[in-house]
Amino acid sequence: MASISGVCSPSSAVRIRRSLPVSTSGHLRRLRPFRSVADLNRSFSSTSSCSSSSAPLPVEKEEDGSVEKDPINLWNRYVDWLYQHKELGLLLDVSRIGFTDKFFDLMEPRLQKALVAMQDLEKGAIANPDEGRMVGHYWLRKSKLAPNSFLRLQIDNTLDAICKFADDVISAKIKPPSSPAGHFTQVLSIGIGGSSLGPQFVAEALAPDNPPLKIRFIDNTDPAGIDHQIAQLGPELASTLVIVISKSGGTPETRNGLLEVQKAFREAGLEFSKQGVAITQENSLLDNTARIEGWLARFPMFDWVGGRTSEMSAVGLLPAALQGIDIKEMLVGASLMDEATRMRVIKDNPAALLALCWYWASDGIGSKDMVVLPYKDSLLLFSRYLQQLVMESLGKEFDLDGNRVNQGLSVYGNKGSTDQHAYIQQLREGVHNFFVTFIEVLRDRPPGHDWELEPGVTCGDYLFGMLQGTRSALYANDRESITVTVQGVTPRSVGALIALYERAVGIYAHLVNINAYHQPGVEAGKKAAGEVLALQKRILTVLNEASCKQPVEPLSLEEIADRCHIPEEIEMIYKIIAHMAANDRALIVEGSCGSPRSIKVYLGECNVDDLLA
Ligand SMILES: O=P(O)(O)OC[C@H]1O[C@](O)(CO)[C@@H](O)[C@@H]1O
Repeated sequence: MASISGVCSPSSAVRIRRSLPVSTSGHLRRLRPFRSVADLNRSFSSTSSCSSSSAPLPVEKEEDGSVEKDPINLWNRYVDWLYQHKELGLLLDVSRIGFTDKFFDLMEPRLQKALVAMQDLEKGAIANPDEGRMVGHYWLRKSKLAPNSFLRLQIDNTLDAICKFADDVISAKIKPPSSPAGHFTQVLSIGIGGSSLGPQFVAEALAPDNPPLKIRFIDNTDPAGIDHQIAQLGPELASTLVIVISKSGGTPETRNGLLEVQKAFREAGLEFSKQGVAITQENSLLDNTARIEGWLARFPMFDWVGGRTSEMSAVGLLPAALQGIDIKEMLVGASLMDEATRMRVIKDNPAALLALCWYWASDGIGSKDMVVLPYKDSLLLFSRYLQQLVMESLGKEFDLDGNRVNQGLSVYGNKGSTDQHAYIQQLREGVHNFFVTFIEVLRDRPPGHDWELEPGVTCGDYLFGMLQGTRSALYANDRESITVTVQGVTPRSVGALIALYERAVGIYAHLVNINAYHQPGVEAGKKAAGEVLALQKRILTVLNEASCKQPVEPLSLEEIADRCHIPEEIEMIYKIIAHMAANDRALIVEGSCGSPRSIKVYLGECNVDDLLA
């Protein structure tokens, strides 16, 4: 196999372009845009003098076959680039990402600028210009970094209050009023997005087999899903601590979950306020509701912490503490990683290395997806957690200068080796639109429990073999990968992983010049959903009028649209009617949903009060 010596290795100062522009099928291979070094430097210096260097650097590489293959060169590259955090026991291997020395040299000044910007952010600069907010999740794990004493006090007091409350609940000093158990046995967490994904990931990763309180999640406005959670609790609803988490305090899905759970409490004859806890911003709708109704406790969510970076705030720490997870260790892990990711020497900064790799692998424009494959069941939800952290942060239409850039980096994955029996086939041989991040956990199971299921081989050896085999097999087919290795899945390593990716996202956002801390695109969907519900109310009024007539007047979709004065909304009207009919809230007397023009509909029950109102 041809050895390509363009990748960064001690022996590879000069890039040799592979002379295989013609594929075996005889078609010309597409080469990625290549410019001379002078061109690249010109392009860089023309942008680097601006406060925000936005133009993506052209990434010089060939479509296929550009990665180092010689085993000794690869080993040198591995050793040369291996990052180690001794105290955390964390390794980062970027050797299977094929960035070149030249690329590194071009990126370094940009990375340095990004690190300065991250430093400013940590000092309290307005890093979210649209919303005029500071971005302070780094202060949560080291309050003395916060820019003023008021914030420091807020952070420390909240942490103390979380620890005390969790201790009191676990020791039954705080108990449910009418449970035969005499203490809380379950947590039901209601929240969505950043107000749920972190707690779910951490619960799956770290909760002990027999936690003091078990946790369940309602993270959607799916009535059947909510019913399922409540049904699973059964009589234990009486000993369930309900934590409602919403930074804004007004997210509809979370509000609906709360209303559904409150209804279940009423029906079970239980007093919700004695078992309800709110985590939200001061004076939000949720905060005011909890205060007025006298809920058991309220914990603050800070304006300067974004939802997707809130795992180390009350959002993540309270549920974790209630499950007996050592939250101080999580904070230590994150804080140690924060220190490491402030390093100015790029090779010594794992977050900068990740950002560099992402940029190389996805051409700085998200041209390839990031497949996250932890080889450990307990890390199953890491990719789901990262999906929001990365995609809500980086997936932006405009850059900070207002240019349309449609940036992003897609993330998916579950776990190995399970995924080897699902989609790895395509990764190895199919469309080449991804790079992989393997998460390797060295400790297979707690000491003293291992055994050999065949001579010399344990179950964990298989998992290890599967990871190494997949990494090699993918690389042999020019599929690049990063490997993050931790000793075990512990509160410290999980805290460190979260902090590592938070910082990598921040640095990468600077490299591509976007605001990582807002989410304007989500607002559009929320607004449109509100409009659908408003339309449904109008339809109901029209249908109600017709249904109260004697005799009842069934209406066609066109008639409804006319009476609502919105003929252009006929398709949405049809969908609303079909949904209502499927739920027995509208009766279709003629035609069927499969042939929309034939439908005549009315309401089974007319509400005269509505008409008089
Ligand atoms: O915590 P909140 O305000 O309920 O928001 C939940 C989620 O909704 C979003 O605002 C938009 O999806 C996320 O950024 C956030 O994590």
